[in-house]
Amino acid sequence: MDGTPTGGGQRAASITLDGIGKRYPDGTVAVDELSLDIAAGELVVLIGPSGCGKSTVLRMVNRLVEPTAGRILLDDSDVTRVDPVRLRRRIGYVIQNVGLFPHQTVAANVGTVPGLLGWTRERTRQRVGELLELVGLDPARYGRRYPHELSGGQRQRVGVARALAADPVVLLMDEPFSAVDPIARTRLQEEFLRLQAEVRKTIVLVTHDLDEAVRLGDRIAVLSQGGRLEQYDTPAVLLGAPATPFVREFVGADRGIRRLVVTPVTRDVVEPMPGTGHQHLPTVPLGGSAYDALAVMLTSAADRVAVLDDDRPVGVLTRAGLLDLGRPGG
Ligand SMILES: Nc1ncnc2c1ncn2[C@@H]1O[C@H](COP(=O)(O)OP(=O)(O)OP(=O)(O)O)[C@@H](O)[C@H]1O
Repeated sequence: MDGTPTGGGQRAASITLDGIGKRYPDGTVAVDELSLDIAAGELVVLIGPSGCGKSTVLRMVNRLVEPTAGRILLDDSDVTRVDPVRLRRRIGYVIQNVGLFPHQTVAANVGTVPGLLGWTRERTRQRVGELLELVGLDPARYGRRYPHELSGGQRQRVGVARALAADPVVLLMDEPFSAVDPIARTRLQEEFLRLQAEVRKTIVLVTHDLDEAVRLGDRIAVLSQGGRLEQYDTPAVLLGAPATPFVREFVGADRGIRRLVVTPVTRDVVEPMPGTGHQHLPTVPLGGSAYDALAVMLTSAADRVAVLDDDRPVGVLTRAGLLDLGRPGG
């Protein structure tokens, strides 16, 4: 959202976790010592078994939980030296079930932080309209509704709009899509990726869902108990080359299939077009995912598909070629 008149166009900030730890007063060590660099504009997913410290890490960034060790930097500034209330206005926070104010309209919910920041009514109104449109909700239709008059997926979108309202430099998301059904979830994830391409925030997202992590993450951090970092890599590397036995087990035996989701069909993997007989082959686009190509092969019971660049055939992808793409370490 660069330079929008109402948003202010703040750029995204990098996040540095430098040996952070959290020991709760009862002695529980939720996070022992974690270091992680997140580039400005990057979407990083934290994943790991229940209780490994994911939410604690997230909540240390906006100081809902105070770290007991280490430093957290947004760009170069140490978050522990900033007033927590002001800090939280620069950081969007989206949680499961959203936490919208039930007695306020959608527009009032989205305008909460701009209101706190003292924006004029007109600037807030304009901003709320832009944000609702950005998340795919018609402001005229939905702005005056109350949260209980929305579907779960719509509420989640309002939560995202609210988190983006003051143009934060960082967005923290704790299981943001887990309360909606799988079909709505997939659609929300796709929309969210389009939104992120537009706003390019630095996002840290916690999930239990490996497919969600693979679909959304630029990089994925796999944590084990005590916030121990097992691996921090792109989805393709994580699935193709798990760094530890823990990660191997965590990503599961079907990681080959999952890997196809993040493997594009490129010119390297297609074979030359046969002279004849390809006219009736099912087609897939160059650059599309290998997973989609597999789906096309399965639904059309074909052992090969033609690969098209725009409308021009560039070669064929065979079933054997596709299986090679999904092979771990391949
Ligand atoms: N306020 C607290 N006091 C004491 N221990 C806590 C507190 N909050 C969390 N913990 C403990 O810290 C550990 C990490 O919790 P956290 O919520 O960060 O894990 P998580 O990975 O997000 O879990 P889940 O996936 O189940 O949400 C757990 O053992 C939890 O019981």
